[in-house]
Amino acid sequence: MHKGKAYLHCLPRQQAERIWWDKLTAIGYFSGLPVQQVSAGEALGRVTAQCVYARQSVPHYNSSAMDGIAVKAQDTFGAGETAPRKLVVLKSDEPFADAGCYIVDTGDVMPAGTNAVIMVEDVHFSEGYATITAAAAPWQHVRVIGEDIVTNEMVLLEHHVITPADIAALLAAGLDSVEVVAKPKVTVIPTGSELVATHRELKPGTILDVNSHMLCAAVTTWGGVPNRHAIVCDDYQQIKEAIVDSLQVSDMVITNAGTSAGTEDFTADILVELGEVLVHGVAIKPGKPVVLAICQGKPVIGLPGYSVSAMLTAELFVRNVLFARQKLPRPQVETVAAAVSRQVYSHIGVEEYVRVSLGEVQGKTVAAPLGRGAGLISSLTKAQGTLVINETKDGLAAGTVTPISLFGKCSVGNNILSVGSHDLALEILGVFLGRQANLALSCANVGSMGGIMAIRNNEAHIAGIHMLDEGSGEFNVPFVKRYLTNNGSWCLVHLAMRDQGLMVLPGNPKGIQSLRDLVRPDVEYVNRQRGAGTRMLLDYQLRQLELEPGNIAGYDKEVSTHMAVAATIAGGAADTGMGIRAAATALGLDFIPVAQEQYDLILNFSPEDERLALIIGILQSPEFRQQVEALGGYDLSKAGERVAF
Ligand SMILES: Nc1nc2c(c(=O)[nH]1)N[C@H]1C(S)=C(S)[C@@H](COP(=O)(O)OP(=O)(O)OC[C@H]3O[C@@H](n4cnc5c(N)ncnc54)[C@H](O)[C@@H]3O)O[C@H]1N2
Ligand code: MOO
Repeated sequence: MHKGKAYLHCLPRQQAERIWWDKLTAIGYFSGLPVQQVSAGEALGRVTAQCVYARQSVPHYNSSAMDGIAVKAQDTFGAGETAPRKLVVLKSDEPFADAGCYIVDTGDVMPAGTNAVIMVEDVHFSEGYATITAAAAPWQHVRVIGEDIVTNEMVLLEHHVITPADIAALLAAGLDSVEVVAKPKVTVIPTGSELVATHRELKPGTILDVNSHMLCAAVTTWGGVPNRHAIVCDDYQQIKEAIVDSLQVSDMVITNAGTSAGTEDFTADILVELGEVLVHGVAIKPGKPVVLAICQGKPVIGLPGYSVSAMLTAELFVRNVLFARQKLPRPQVETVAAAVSRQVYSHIGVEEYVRVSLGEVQGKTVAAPLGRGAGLISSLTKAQGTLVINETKDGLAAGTVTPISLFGKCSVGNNILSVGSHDLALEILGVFLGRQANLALSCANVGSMGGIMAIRNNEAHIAGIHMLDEGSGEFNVPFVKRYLTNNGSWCLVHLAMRDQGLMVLPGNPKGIQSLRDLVRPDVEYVNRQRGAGTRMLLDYQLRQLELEPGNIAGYDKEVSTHMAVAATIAGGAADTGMGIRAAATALGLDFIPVAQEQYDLILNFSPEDERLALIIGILQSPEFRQQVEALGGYDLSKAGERVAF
């Protein structure tokens, strides 16, 4: 079958782009563009279809450029400090006579017979005379016809992006409307029998169609006019009809999902039937199964179903096509060089796009990689940029300095990077930082130990940690002493005592009472990743109770946040897992307390850094304490106290 064959041969991204671009150019997609007349006042950002010429001169009459008197310059010749000249002040309706003058304001028509203006400050008026003490040069302080723009002069070049000042020039030059390149009409067709349009229809197995909204918004951002088609189920004939209908009314058609190898993935086959498939499969991750085709002389793009894949492939294969179709210049993507905060693996032969959070830590720009799943919309919303691992590499070692393409304007200096154990209190801290100092907090959740390592390598500003030292029974301090040298650039500050316990479904259907129930054969556990404080606490408690981790079903099933544990239980994929009460409360789960633990923050700022005092001030403020304690299971009575250094 066509699809299988083409799909096995993923093209390198550059080659796919070249094929795509060359074909679109060859079919004339970027020339002889449709045009449209728009009123000048509404032409901002539009692109002129052709050169625009003035219908009238600006100004269209000779006018006074100053408040003063209009004179005939020749009458003033010879005037000076020692030879003042008296001119008769004429009424506006009187005809000009030699040695006369008229009082004029800025913008007034120059009265017949006059050819210069003397500013009022240089004139002495008395008894119907204006006395001057300097000669006026012909045409001084007069705006002559066409001084700015002359009839038939070119006002704007073709394919020029219209600015606010251009609108003034158009109107002044007598052009009430202007011919611009039409915005491309783009139909976005969401496909998939599992898709629903509203939350009401959500149930296990149905997915809310978010991508068509996202893609339409992207089309708008890129200057196109989107048209969102209704959801089409996975039916060859129905998808084909939707594409054929959309081609009638659009300059470009985007289908979403159904691009890969599943039994109901029809996009590529339909496009082979309707036109020419140029590319099916590009060696990029995410976004591999993208389909690029030409049908009826128009581009049809099959974007993969996962949101991140869809967005990335739209940026690669839709955005610049839309810009070129409007003669809009490609926006420059800004880049910064940053050190990756941890090792990132990738596959040789595949170009990988990794979303990152950025921050400036102790003078170094750091990129913290976010989750890489193709379905993780939050990795797009939380990221400030993307790093690309090219196809010749199998990854980037921690600390490698690499270019990061920024999403729009991003002030890296305003970002605070928190890398460590996740806690909902950190999100609240982020809100306070935003309100009080316009700072943004980005959290990468890698567990307590990962946080300590990030501080050690100067790759984070904040690390939340909660690690119990088995020997001393003390939290956190032994670990920072063991792994960090105290060079005065960081300190350990207390955030909260918090309840850790077992989360279970409402009503506790499995009757779980304590950690002893975890070794029951009918109980499935979900664990936190190695190095997470919660996992250490569990292991400590298990040893106290002489319980074997190997006897716990699901001990090896790992997720990386409290909320992910809660979500796993709420979704029925596990019966219980350890985490904080706030996560259980957030998802309506029951909570069986097991222990209280100390959650502290390592703050990696030099002592004079204002952000250090700001954060400690927030932690100590009653507003912050109240808001966190309201989550349930927190005691913040000592928040903001220094624990060590
Ligand atoms: N056996 C293989 N399976 C998959 C492969 C492969 O090579 N072999 N490729 C994977 C890759 S990579 C991607 S990317 C996806 C792309 O899949 P499709 O384009 O066929 O899309 P679906 O499978 O229909 O959907 C994927 C996923 O996205 C959700 N989705 C779809 N549309 C929307 C929407 N409008 N809004 C929100 N979410 C949407 C859909 O429900 C699925 O969960 O295939 C892999 N599989
Ligand atoms: O290439 Mo797919 O887009 O990673 O999931």
